[in-house]
Formats: sequence, C-alpha cells, structure tokens
Amino acid sequence: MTSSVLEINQLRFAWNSGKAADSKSAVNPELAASLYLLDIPHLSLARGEKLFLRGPSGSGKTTLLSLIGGILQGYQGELSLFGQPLADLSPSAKDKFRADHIGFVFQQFNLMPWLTMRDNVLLSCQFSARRKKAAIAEHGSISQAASVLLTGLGLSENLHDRPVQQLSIGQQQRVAVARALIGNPGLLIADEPTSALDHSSRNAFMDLLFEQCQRSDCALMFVSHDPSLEKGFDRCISLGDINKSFQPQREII
Ligand SMILES: Nc1ncnc2c1ncn2[C@@H]1O[C@H](COP(=O)(O)OP(=O)(O)OP(=O)(O)O)[C@@H](O)[C@H]1O
Repeated sequence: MTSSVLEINQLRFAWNSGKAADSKSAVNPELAASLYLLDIPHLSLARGEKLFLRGPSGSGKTTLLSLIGGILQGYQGELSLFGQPLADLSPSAKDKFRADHIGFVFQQFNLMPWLTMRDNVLLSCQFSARRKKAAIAEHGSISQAASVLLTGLGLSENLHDRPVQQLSIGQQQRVAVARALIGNPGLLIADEPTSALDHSSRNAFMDLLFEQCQRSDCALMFVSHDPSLEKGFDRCISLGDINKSFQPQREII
C-alpha cells in the first residue's frame, strides 16, 4: 500500500465560474488564474504526518478540505487519497471511501445532540464496516473502543451514556475527536476545531489530539487562522504558499 495519504497535482477549482475560468484561460491565463479560488500545483501528505494549514478568512481553506473529503465535485487535476484517485469513484463509492478513511472534526462539531457520547462516537462505525471491523479487532467491541477513546480524551466513564446536549463545549469537542478517530481512519481533517475553546483548554485539546493521532498512526490536516497552534506540527504551510490564485482579501469568486 502507498505511504502517501494525500497527493494533489495541478488542482484547480472555481465556485461559480469554473466554465468562465476555463474558457478565459485559453485567451488570458492571468485572468483565468484570478477566477479560480484554488490553483494548487502540488500538495502531499505522508502517512502519520501532521500538517498545519493557515490562511485568512475566505481564502479557501474549507473549500480545499471539502475537495479532499470528496464532498465537493467539479475540480480539475489529480486528487488521490491513499493511492485512490477520487475522480475514479462513483458518488456512492466516494461516500463509502470517505467514511472508511477520513475522520472529520468541524468547527461546530456536528454531533447529534439527543444521542449519548458513546452513540455519537459509534456513528462512524455505522457508516463504515471497515472501521467497525478495525475497532472490534483492536478492542473486542465497538462500545469498548468508544470507551477507550473517550477515556483517553479525558472524559470519564460516568459521562459516556449522557446525551451530548448536556455537555460543555470542550467536552463536545473531545467527543467529536473520538468519533473522528474510532476505527483508525488514516486521515483526520480538522477545520478550526479549537475556535470555541479558551486558551488553556485549547492547549490541552491540541496535546490530546496529537497523542491520539500518534497512537493510531493517523495523518492530521489541521486548518486554523491561529498561528499560536502551530507548535508540534511536522509541517506548517500557508494556503498562499501553495495556491497560485491566492488573494488575501478575496471576497466572492
Ligand atoms: N457554497 C459556496 N458557493 C459559492 N461560493 C462559496 C461557497 N462556499 C464558499 N464560497 C466562497 O469561497 C471562498 C472561500 O471560502 P472558504 O469557506 O473555503 O474560506 P476559508 O478560508 O475556509 O474561510 P474561513 O476561515 O472564514 O472559514 C469565499 O469567497 C466564499 O464566499
């Protein structure tokens, strides 16, 4: 199996004007470049690597993560995960591939408020037989795998069967990480996951995130505005360094 988690080559994406950008590129390559939100000659991520990606608001960080996650279509160029070109997968195969290989932690966590901590974590195993199998192989049962992760993230056993709507923001954040990591997905994508935390909770959260990724040899693609979080990453890059269409003050494309 390839040791590369992510391979991007000559990736181009425009939200509304992809066709306009294409037609103008033949006539005026510079104008075309300004119409694309993303024009990335190359980006890769190795197995277990921790990458910090920063960039100003509106520069396209979330768009890039959505492309990598196979949530957005309509790009040009090569985008492969674990050696698999995403363009070769049907929509349903892409959904399965995403559930099997990628864990997401979003700004708003996207937890099911009425479900317990444990049941939120187990959702990942409902969507992926591969991750369910991996969790059982490692811990004997998916419930035990969820308990081990939640406890490892500092959430004591007596909380595991409590609905997440009764939890603090910091506790919910850790549930989101456990849900993303159960069954060893290989890539964790985190989009501004610390935005709701205070300074000391943020540091503790980052330590736990690194520890959990290391334990499961999971690559981490972490997006944030906040350069104070860069410590501990293997590589820190700005979207402006890799995106030829980067415009710091970009508004609507
Ligand atoms: N669904 C959409 N349709 C059209 N344009 C969009 C859509 N989503 C985002 N955009 C535009 O794409 C650009 C980049 O947005 P994106 O959310 O990727 O930036 P970001 O760097 O993640 O910003 P932030 O740090 O504020 O979350 C913005 O100009 C935004 O208006």
